[in-house]
Amino acid sequence: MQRQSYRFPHDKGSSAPLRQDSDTSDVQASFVMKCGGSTLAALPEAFFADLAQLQADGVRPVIVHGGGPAISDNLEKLGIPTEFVHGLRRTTEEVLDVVEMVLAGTINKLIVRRIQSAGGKALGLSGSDGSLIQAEPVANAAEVGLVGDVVRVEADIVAGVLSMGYMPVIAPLGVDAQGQRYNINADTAAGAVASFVGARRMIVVTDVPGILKTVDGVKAALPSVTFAEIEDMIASGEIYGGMIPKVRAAMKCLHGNVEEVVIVDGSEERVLSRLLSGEAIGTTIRR
Ligand SMILES: Nc1ncnc2c1ncn2[C@@H]1O[C@H](COP(=O)(O)OP(=O)(O)O)[C@@H](O)[C@H]1O
Ligand SMILES: CC(=O)N[C@@H](CCC(=O)OP(=O)(O)O)C(=O)O
Repeated sequence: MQRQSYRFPHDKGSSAPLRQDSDTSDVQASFVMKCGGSTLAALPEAFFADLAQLQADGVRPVIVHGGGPAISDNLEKLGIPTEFVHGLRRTTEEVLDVVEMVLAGTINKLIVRRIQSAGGKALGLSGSDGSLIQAEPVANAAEVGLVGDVVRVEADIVAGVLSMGYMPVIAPLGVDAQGQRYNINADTAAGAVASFVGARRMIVVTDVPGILKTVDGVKAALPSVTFAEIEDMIASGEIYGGMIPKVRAAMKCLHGNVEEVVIVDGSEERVLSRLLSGEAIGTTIRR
């Protein structure tokens, strides 16, 4: 069971306001989209054209991205050993140097440029900027090192960027009050951003067309899954590896304003606009 380390601004009894009174208070993220490292290189121009068109039509997406494979490639090139413990990269200060360089640098700027090339307006941020993602060590820090859980996301910053007409593109790094930086799993970070900005929907863009299950010998994406089915599929090994942090982040963020999480394949044609126009694509998880 994951720790519930952040409180949900929209839950009853929460003392944390979504954002302070400000002239951005009416600016609401339309959805939070997590783009996985598994799929980033393969995302076609058409994906970014679709995203830019949505923005031009007044939709306000917020992007949180991964980059696990690129981090591993760079660590390997530098001869720095790397390993995952329960899906989290064991992270030292030396590893963090590379994580920060790749996520906040190479990958973040690549996504910003691709959105801009498609005619959109994007602004890259890491979780350290403006203390956007405030973190604390994960419960198993003794095993995994400088990996963070999200305590709070500065929703005002996201609203401010949206109010300027830019799409925030967020790298999943965190920082604490002492200035210590943390490596945060991108699915975890995206779920926390969705909770704190009060988006109705989180879209998880990955390299598979949803949560796959073999039924009567046929492997296909489930149109929807309940929390109980997810737990059963994790226990049986039908959900494993990189799908585990996605479903865990989904179940954790489905509180307050977040009503649904959809897992989709980014290479599917016009996947975002089709989803937004109500088409059933991928796997949907609801409360
Ligand atoms: N039941 C499942 N359905 C679909 N994919 C699954 C399932 N269980 C595990 N996976 C794995 O999860 C992977 C997606 O996670 P990951 O590679 O971490 O992607 P990303 O980089 O997008 O976060 C899939 O490519 C697949 O190998
Ligand atoms: C703590 C931890 O494991 N952090 C991840 C952050 C990147 C990530 O999550 O990227 P994907 O979405 O592409 O997997 C890592 O170091 O790989």
